[in-house]
Amino acid sequence: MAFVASCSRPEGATTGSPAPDGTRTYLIGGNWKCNGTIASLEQLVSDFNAAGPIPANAEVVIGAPAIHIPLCLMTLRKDIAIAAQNCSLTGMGAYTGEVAASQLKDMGVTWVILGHSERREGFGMAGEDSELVAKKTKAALAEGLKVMLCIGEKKEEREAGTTMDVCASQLKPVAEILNKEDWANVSIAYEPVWAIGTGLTATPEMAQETHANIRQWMSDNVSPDVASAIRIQYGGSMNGGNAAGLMAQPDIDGGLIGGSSLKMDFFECIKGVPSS
Ligand SMILES: O=C(CO)COP(=O)(O)O
Repeated sequence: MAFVASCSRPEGATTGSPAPDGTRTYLIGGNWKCNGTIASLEQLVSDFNAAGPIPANAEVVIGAPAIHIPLCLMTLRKDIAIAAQNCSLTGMGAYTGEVAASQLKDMGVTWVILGHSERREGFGMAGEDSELVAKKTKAALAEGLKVMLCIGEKKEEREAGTTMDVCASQLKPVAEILNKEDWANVSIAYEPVWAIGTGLTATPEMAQETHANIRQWMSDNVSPDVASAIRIQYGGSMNGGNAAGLMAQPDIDGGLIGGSSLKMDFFECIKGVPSS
């Protein structure tokens, strides 16, 4: 039990979820992707632990590589929650190489990133389609995990003017499989693929336009209540220099940050959370 005790985050340690009055809190996710060694991540954790306070209206989550989740659970400051970057569609069983949502939950992980464009693309393997992402979302929620659900268009899709069609086609299978209550534990991460890792960020106005369209789609296709409560994070070359401008937009409720989350710049992004 000593291991579990050292990993656990007390209930309420991360501010989490929409505030009781129905206003949205900010959600700042770091996605470390497949990066880090014990040495580099111990250094990063130590730097994060020494950084300043997290604003009361923000929830911070780090998506660690699966192998480094225990290191993060044990050593990262307890006001930062831990996310996995994927989970299995299945429960435990004969599924070599998979990690089940129930195992993540058992370990003390509270979030999972699903549907990231890199996993949809597949990097040389079969990628994940929107139906699979929807089923994984349902499976993760059923085990009590919260989900950062990634959607977003490619460059050629934006240029063809189909950004919202793409986002809607990625959201539709999820909306078909989730109950209205399930959405309380989902955040949508809008990550235009052309902005990921490229240094090309959507301008605050461009991002706001798509976020507002996503919220409208949720209102029309799920419910107005869910649409107004759900957090929509922006991802794609977010950094300490542009985070505040993005999060100042009315429908941008945080970020999902790749490269900058592997540096102290992550805390500059956190400082960009508007004061409420
Ligand atoms: O993919 C991302 C987060 O999930 C964004 O990555 P970058 O911040 O490196 O562009």
